[in-house]
Amino acid sequence: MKSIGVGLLGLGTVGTGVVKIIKNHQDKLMHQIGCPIEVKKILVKNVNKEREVEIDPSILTTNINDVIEHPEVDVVIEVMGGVEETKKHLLAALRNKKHVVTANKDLVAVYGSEIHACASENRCDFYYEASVAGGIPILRGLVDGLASDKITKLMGIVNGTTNFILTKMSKNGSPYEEVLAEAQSLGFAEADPTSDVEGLDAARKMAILSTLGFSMNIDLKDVSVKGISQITEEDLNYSKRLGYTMKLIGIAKQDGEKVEVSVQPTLLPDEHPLSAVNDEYNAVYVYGEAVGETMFYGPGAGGLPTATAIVSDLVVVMKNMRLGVNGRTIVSPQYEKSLKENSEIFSKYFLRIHVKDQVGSFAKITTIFSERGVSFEKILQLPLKEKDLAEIVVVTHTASLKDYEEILQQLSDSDVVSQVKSSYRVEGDDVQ
Ligand SMILES: NC(=O)C1=CN([C@@H]2O[C@H](COP(=O)(O)OP(=O)(O)OC[C@H]3O[C@@H](n4cnc5c(N)ncnc54)[C@H](OP(=O)(O)O)[C@@H]3O)[C@@H](O)[C@H]2O)C=CC1
Ligand SMILES: N[C@@H](CC=O)C(=O)O
Repeated sequence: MKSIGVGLLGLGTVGTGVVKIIKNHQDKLMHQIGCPIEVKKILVKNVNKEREVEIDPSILTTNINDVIEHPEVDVVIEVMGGVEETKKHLLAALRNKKHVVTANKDLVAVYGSEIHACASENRCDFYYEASVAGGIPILRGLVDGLASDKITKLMGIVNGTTNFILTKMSKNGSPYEEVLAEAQSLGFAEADPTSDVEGLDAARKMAILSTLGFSMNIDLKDVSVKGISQITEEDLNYSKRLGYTMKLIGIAKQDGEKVEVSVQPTLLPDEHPLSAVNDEYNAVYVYGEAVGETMFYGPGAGGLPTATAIVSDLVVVMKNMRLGVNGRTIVSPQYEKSLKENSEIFSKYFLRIHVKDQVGSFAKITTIFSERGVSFEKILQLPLKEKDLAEIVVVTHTASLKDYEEILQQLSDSDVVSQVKSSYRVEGDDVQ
């Protein structure tokens, strides 16, 4: 029986998982597709490196053409990372009539439509389920499962590394640097973890999710991004004291024709289901006009969970091959993109403000908010060790981003404010 040939680009955390799943689930896979799967060639940087899976050393190569021009490779699985060079390799593979499966959100968020077009021209498949939320089948859930609905909001935790860090910092009081190193050693973090901690990885995933969810081309530059590297122990303690859990949350909302997409540290009420999503787990709420609220939950990073999504894409490619229907994977954006202005984006906010401990300070602060019609939902006033300063911690009622940014500016300019120590979005006590 002829086997299906796979060429792998990369044999790190995820590539190793792919090899393991193909080997360990061969029976189930055979049953699904009717023939065996064989890994024919694997591109790596260093062929002499010790590997976590048993592999015939002769299939390792450092020459990309050994994989993408291999006559017995039907499907190229890209799990090496990188953008420009990797894009060239994948376009070359597609032109050689190899189907492509990837976990590379950096690439898909920027060049997804170009690669789709090339795949379609060459009647090849291009799938990337693993690029968003690791082992959770969220893209297929959106594109197929909710195909009949109009998606109005996507909200969730889409980065495993930062969720792991925030969980360990707030539950165990572990220092940021230590838990980041742990996330790296567990294989959750990107090669350069700056993309995780500064929110870029999550932004790429939100660009992919909202492009598919709203059927419009959402570019990475349309996503407003703030990461977790500035979050302090005090921020986490105050959040807890006020009944909130801090998470890095991606939100994409569509109101009428207009959309907003952002990733930022966000305070959620402790009882909100996303507050209970811990460690490297991810969860995404999808709101549809007809279906209402759905939630997708599971491991968002790690070798085997991510490899599950990849090998499931591989199964779809092979089923398409059997039916002779490859190359239909273009999800062409249907609608023109129209982004909201800051005056159309609404949220509640948490702020820690250090003020001069003198008569009239508090009144001046409240005036800055009230002049823009923004009132407080919660407030704490505490003395600080520095005798002449006090700390005010507030959670506002809903305000527009425009008003909020003006308030921040006015607070910074105020003669009674020593420093705005931190400021975060608050979400989740309303639906939609
Ligand atoms: N780790 C995770 O949890 C997840 C990762 N992803 C994505 O999957 C991809 C892979 O991630 P991960 O497995 O963690 O990465 P690793 O760093 O663990 O592995 C990368 C692999 O690619 C090989 N490689 C890298 N650059 C080159 C190059 N220029 N030429 C040849 N080989 C190269 C490396 O070779 P060598 O072994 O010789 O060094 C290594 O085998 C990335 O796009 C990542 O964003 C997506 C979801 C989850
Ligand atoms: N670095 C990413 C890996 C999966 O996409 C994450 O932590 O989520």
